Amino acid sequence: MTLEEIRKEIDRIDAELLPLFMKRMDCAKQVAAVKKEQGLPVFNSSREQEILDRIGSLAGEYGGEARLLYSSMMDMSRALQYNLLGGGGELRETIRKAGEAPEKAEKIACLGESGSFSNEALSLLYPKASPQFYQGFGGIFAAVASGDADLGILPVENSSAGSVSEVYDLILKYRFYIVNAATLHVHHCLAAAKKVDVRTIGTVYSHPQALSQCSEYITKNDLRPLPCSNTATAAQMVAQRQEAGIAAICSEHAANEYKLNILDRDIQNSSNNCTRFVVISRKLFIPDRAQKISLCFSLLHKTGTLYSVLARFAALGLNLTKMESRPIQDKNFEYDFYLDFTGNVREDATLNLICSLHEELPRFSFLGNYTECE
Ligand SMILES: C=C(O[C@@H]1C=C(C(=O)O)C=C[C@H]1O)C(=O)O
Repeated sequence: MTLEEIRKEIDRIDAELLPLFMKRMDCAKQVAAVKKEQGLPVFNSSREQEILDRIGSLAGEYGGEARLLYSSMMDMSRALQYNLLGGGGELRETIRKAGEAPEKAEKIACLGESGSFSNEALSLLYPKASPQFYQGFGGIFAAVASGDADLGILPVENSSAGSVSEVYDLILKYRFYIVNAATLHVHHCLAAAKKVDVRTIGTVYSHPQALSQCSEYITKNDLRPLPCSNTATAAQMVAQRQEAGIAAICSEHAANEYKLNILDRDIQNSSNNCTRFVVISRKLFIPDRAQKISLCFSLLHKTGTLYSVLARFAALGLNLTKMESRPIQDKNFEYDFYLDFTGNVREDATLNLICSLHEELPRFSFLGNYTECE
């Protein structure tokens, strides 16, 4: 057969497949009506498994491809049913009832001391709020949990040093809502108590993330990096100790705050050094113009499960902007996935997708839908 003849054959086959696909979707609609009447859930995992196993063995050498094709068709069949039935009732209600923003967020938990990068990000998002400082990420989550703070601000990711794993672990543990986010350009400087030559400095103190973001400068100048709970605390300590040979890596703002001398500026590895911060809350708030969705879930150990979840977002044109997998405590090599997508849950199709995932996936949490200040 010539290429043209084979392609004609493919067109004929597609024309035969399409009405069958449409008939299958019509059946899914009828199933939805029965489920509504009988109060049954949309997702029936054992029925889907039975279909996939049967198709997989009938398809012979194309077993894998056929399973994938049928798995996608069943995703679409379920999506259609969720659109007709609603589903995810409780979550739907929580999202529907969410306010736009906290009326007053006076108490905001923040890492470090005055002058920390978290403090800068907080001032950008809530210029009127006064921060409550904590020395560790755990303290910020605990303050939000106990109600000592209304909100908490946390660095989640840096453009050169990568994700702050400890924060992702805490996000997955506490599962508070994410209600706001901002990206801050981070410029580090080397600051000491006296105006000395950089060559006289032997030890630098800073947060491990900042030390990692300035690793090239540290190596080039043969400095000994020592970790501190945050950059502003490092600046404060260097100011208090007034010792020769020590310096802090911190923001210019923190150096000024603690009256340190700036020995060098912009010492980070990358000139485009950005850190992304998120704001956590016990209560869900969704601004009208929200454009980022965060969620987390785990997956059954089966072929194509992550692919199938991601494909459903792609089908709605929602772009994946971040994915993180973290080990689940006490379970060997099982993972929670954390995902950020573009989108707004007040759009019906997006809400239906979130609600369907809520019903289908183990350990699923909708974490929020918020704006991102860049
Ligand atoms: C159509 C049904 O609903 C869902 C979709 C399925 C399918 O498309 O074949 C199978 C099981 C359910 O998860 C059903 O329950 O039969």
